[in-house]
Amino acid sequence: MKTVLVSAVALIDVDGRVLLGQRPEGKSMAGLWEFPGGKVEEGETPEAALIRELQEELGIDTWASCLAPLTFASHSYDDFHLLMPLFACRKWDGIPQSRENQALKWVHARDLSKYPMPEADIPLIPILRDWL
Ligand SMILES: Nc1nc2c([nH]c(=O)n2[C@@H]2O[C@H](COP(=O)(O)OP(=O)(O)OP(=O)(O)O)[C@@H](O)[C@H]2O)c(=O)[nH]1
Ligand SMILES: [Mg+2]
Repeated sequence: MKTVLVSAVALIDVDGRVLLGQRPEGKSMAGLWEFPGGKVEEGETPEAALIRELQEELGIDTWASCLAPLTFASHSYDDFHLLMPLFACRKWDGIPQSRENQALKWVHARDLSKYPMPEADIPLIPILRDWL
């Protein structure tokens, strides 16, 4: 099975809330809430992939020095194995806006489990909650 490297980030605001995006209709896993991010392209570092994805998906800018490694997901879906580093980030330029039709929500740590997420993300939630 193919291992797919996806880079994701917990953007954390001044109130300690985390930004989730809802996968739009028509995409795989539509309706589920996920961390911003996406597939790491050939020759790209996970940090560079995130900086690119944050610009594409949310229209914000951040820097590799502002991306702190937090944890990772390693999960087998039916058709691929997902390896997904999760970074934490508290500093960026701009205001996150939906650029790819995704609903966005700032969520308090205690409320994270109320949002249905992809299977791979489930073990990340208590880690993130304890860390926040
Ligand atoms: N960005 C992101 N992707 C996640 C998370 N959890 C998770 O299983 N994934 C999966 O990682 C894969 C890559 O994400 P992506 O953002 O590049 O996907 P995409 O929209 O291009 O995907 P698609 O073309 O497969 O629908 C998707 O299959 C997505 O469902 C998460 O928290 N954040
Ligand atoms: Mg994406």
